[in-house]
Amino acid sequence: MKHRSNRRARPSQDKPISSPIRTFTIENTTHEGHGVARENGKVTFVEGSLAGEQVEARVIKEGRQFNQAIPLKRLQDSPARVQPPCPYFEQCGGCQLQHMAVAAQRDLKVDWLKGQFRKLSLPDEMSRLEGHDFGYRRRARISVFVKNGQAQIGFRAKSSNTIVDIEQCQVLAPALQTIYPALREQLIATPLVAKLGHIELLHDEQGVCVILRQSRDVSESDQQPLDDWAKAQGITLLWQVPEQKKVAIDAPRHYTIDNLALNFQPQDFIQVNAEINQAMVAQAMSWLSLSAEDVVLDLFCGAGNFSLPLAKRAGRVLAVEAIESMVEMGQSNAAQAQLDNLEFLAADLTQAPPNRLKKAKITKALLDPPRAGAFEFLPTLVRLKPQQILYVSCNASTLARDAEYLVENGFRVTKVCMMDMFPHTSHVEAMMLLQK
Ligand SMILES: C[S@@+](CC[C@H](N)C(=O)[O-])C[C@H]1O[C@@H](n2cnc3c(N)ncnc32)[C@H](O)[C@@H]1O
Ligand code: SF4
Repeated sequence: MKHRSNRRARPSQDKPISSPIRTFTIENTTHEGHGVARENGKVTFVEGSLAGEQVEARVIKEGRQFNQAIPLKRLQDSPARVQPPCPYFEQCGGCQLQHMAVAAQRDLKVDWLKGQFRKLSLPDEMSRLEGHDFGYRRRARISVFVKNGQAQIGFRAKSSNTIVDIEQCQVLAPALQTIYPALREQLIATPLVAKLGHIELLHDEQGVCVILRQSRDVSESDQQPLDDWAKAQGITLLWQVPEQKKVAIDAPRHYTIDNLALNFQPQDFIQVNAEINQAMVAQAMSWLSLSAEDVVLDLFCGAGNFSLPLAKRAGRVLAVEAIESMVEMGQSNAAQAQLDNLEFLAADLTQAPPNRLKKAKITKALLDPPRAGAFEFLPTLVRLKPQQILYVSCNASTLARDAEYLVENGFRVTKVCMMDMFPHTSHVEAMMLLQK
């Protein structure tokens, strides 16, 4: 899974040591699900421990600023502790928080976001978007590794680059949970598994699509049995050859958003959690309270996930995206929805903006940048003088930085929402509304 950050806080200048067992009282939980204990002002991170717990642990690394310890015995459990539902949780790097009740995970995410936004003046309430905590992933990337003829198919391990062999994954969408074990069995039974780098799984309104990423060429005759199997299962199987950057299919995939069909190529960005995506787009539309008077800029627009719903409500929408093929897909999505007030523009928003963008007359803006945020574009955005900016973020630290800049330039934060797009993981998404 792509978005994972390091799971464990790592002291700088780590010094591996062997220390005696000590008792720690855990004061806080990091958003990655580790305990924070303090002794004489120095922090020790205790792996997998939760606030309120008492644990016997051994310090395994000492750093100048903090230590790292592994728990050996829990003397007292946190009320938030639960038995992790997935049997792979201890090893698999895909999830970090399954040892916490999901309600406690969400409280932790809200508190963590508040910490990230501590330099901003926030409204009293931080709202939340929450959905099903399992079966939510409509897309996943699964690694394949073959050693001494033994195939390992699964996700990267928590503390190393090795692959944890996984027979089932409960965060996958139900249709993917059905197909994955059967696919895995087929792959393990064939020598071509040694020529695969990874598998991509996708579930949308056309059903299941599987992309097999080849690390070496596979002959068509070797592909045939798997093609036949996929056909019998009613799934789309695509082969991505080693030199191919992305597969492209004639009839694109699609999902529905705001009662509109959104087409996309199978490896283009789509929001992973379909349920939260629906709620997120609906909330964005409601927060922006659009009318026919509005001219909206939709930055980092992809194939139009927000742009089409915006164009249904606003007078005009200008949607901007770096990847040309996604811009073309956005245009064709707008044409299919008969939205002639929606224009797509190809531009790299980290570079000097084109005149069309610099001179746009807008009333509102929506941004949904990648993890790096949108800092380079902010001076232009401020000059365009939108009354409202709605920022959707997958990285709270770049959102905090960008919002601080906007606040310094005349905006104030009026709404904030924690969106639990990836339950059981440390990943937190946020939506923020800024008002001129
Ligand atoms: C988080 S996705 C959001 C896409 C879309 N808003 C959605 O909800 O599906 C970020 C989008 O920004 C695009 N992008 C990344 N870097 C960019 C840049 N420098 N300039 C413009 N677009 C960029 C990506 O291709 C991707 O489509
Ligand atoms: S639910 Fe899936 S991603 Fe999460 S720990 Fe289990 S196997 Fe890994």
